[in-house]
Amino acid sequence: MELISEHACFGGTQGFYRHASAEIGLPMRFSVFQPPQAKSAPVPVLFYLAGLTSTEETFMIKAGAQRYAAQHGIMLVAPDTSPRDTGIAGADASWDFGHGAGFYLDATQAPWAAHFRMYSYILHELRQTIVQKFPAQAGNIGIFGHSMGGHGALVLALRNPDVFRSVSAFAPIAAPSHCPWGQKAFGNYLGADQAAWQDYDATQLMLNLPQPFPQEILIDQGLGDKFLAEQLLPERFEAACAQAGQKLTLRRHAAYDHGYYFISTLIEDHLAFHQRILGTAS
Ligand SMILES: N[C@@H](CCC(=O)N[C@@H](CSC=O)C(=O)NCC(=O)O)C(=O)O
Repeated sequence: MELISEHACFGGTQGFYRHASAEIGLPMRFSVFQPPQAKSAPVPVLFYLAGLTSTEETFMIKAGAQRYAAQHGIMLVAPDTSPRDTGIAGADASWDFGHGAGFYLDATQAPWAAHFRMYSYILHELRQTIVQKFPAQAGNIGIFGHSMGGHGALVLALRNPDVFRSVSAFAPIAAPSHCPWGQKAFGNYLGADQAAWQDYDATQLMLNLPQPFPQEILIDQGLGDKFLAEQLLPERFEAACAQAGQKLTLRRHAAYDHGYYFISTLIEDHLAFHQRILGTAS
């Protein structure tokens, strides 16, 4: 693991890293905020998955999360949003697919399947790296994210409730099988057979869960978000939660758009939400 840069921040340390990923088959970058409490004992960990066009830097620079993570003693981890420099033809052709748009799944279709394995990368390799190389509480991990990453957080948590104890999202792409971004990504990464999409669609997963996620789920959505009606579809996830008996708090906020001004307005709430769960013994 190579340290790219390190910065003192709210009494802790903001770091940016690169490592050779066996899962992805290429170098991957990620960022970690270590709160001051991590200097004396292992701390809970909160993964953040960013949205389309973002990198491992976006959240750490724009969300203002470190102030609250330092107060609560929570480590923040943000991976990049896809493999980079894959050499795959078309991977840079559009901003909503390919590089910067890995959708946190394991692709099954050529040519994407060789490198686009963000689901396994985060669940296994990056999590192990964090637990082994940082003062992290291995059994006390939460996850949240924004848009494509809010959806990725929901999928990772719903499929792995034994790994992720808490989950929340800002403006997630809540039902990707039913929106253009999701259909483009799933069709190319997973193939035309929509049966293969079910395990990566949070709304469908919710309907198929043997039992609800053990904790309440928090989602915040701006009503001035230009992507809301066509791409995000939170009402579908809300209906699925109601049908499945899943406790969900979905808050709709007048005027807020899809960007980081919205996220930075509500980031304090999300850190407090995760602290309430991660602050109790598992
Ligand atoms: N280029 C696009 C806008 C792309 C965009 O809004 N990306 C969002 C995530 S969208 C869903 O995953 C984002 O978080 N961008 C990073 C940022 O710093 O804001 C367009 O032309 O509309």
